[in-house]
Amino acid sequence: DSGSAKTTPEKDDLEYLTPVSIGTPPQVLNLDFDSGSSDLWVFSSELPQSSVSGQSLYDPSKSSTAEEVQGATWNISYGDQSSSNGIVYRDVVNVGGVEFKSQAVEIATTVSSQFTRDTNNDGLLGLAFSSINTVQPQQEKTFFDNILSNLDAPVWTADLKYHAPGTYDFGVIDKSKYTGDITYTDVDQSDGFWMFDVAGYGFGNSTFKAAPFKGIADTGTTLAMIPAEIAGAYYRQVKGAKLDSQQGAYVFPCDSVLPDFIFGVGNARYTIPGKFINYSLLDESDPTTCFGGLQPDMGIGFAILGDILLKSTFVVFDAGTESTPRLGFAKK
Ligand SMILES: O=C(CCCl)NNC1=[NH+]CCN1
Repeated sequence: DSGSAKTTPEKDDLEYLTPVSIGTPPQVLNLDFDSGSSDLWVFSSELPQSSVSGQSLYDPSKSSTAEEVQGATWNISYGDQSSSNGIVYRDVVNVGGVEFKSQAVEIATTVSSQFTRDTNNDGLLGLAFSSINTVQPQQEKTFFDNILSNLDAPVWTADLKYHAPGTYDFGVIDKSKYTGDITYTDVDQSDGFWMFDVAGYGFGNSTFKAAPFKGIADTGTTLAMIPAEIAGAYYRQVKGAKLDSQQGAYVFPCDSVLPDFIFGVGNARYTIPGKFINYSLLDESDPTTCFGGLQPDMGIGFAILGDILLKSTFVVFDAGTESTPRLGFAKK
């Protein structure tokens, strides 16, 4: 098997939403594919109406193939402090033509306000390692883990774009989506994430610094949260930039010309264009102050390399066969 699904950015590339078919007849929901978590959960008919504001709802009672997983519950919280919880069904799930007949579909009975306010996001599809799936008492597998043995190649790929639709592919590495070679680097899956070593960094008129740091490839996080000293050095190159203590984030004049940010993987070097780092207005009511796409990580011990970084490359999430999992990066 192999398949391909179009993924479409919300405003400011806040997140990328991908249609997923669930149940019989198919109910199509737009989900946030998240390599930083491992639960597939959806807005559902079981939610109180006060928690729903336009999202599509999965209704297991309308699916002839839905089966409740008796006694199973789930409860998740994310790096941005959003959260959700509920109960568990199994049903047919189809992503870009790749189908698994008994995927754990975690239906929400509670969602935090960030999810209620996010009107086009109908739930998340976790693509981190199944070791951090939150279903109890019996942990469930991710969609990728479930389809892995049927895929032509043990991979999924992310081709996210700046302010434009991209694709998530399963089971195939599409050569038309990148240029040059793919540089692979080993993944440490012990925390359940796609964690790897960033070889170093550079920006503006400074030379590349071979100062490695650990990070996770996280399609579910909007920005790139990097070591605080690197973020500080980057924004010292931006006239008028300051650390907004209230936000704990760097802001700058919207007409700033931001330097490109270079990151290293092995011997390869990739460029995040400065344009991507001029992420958005801080506040719709103030057109002069803008918010940075590079921000300091919260000292959690690793960087969170989210969409700001990922969208500048073509990324291969490779489960490996005998070998350990690995990440591949290519220019595009
Ligand atoms: O939770 C994280 C960070 C893990 Cl360290 N990423 N995934 C995600 N999904 C929704 C918001 N963020």
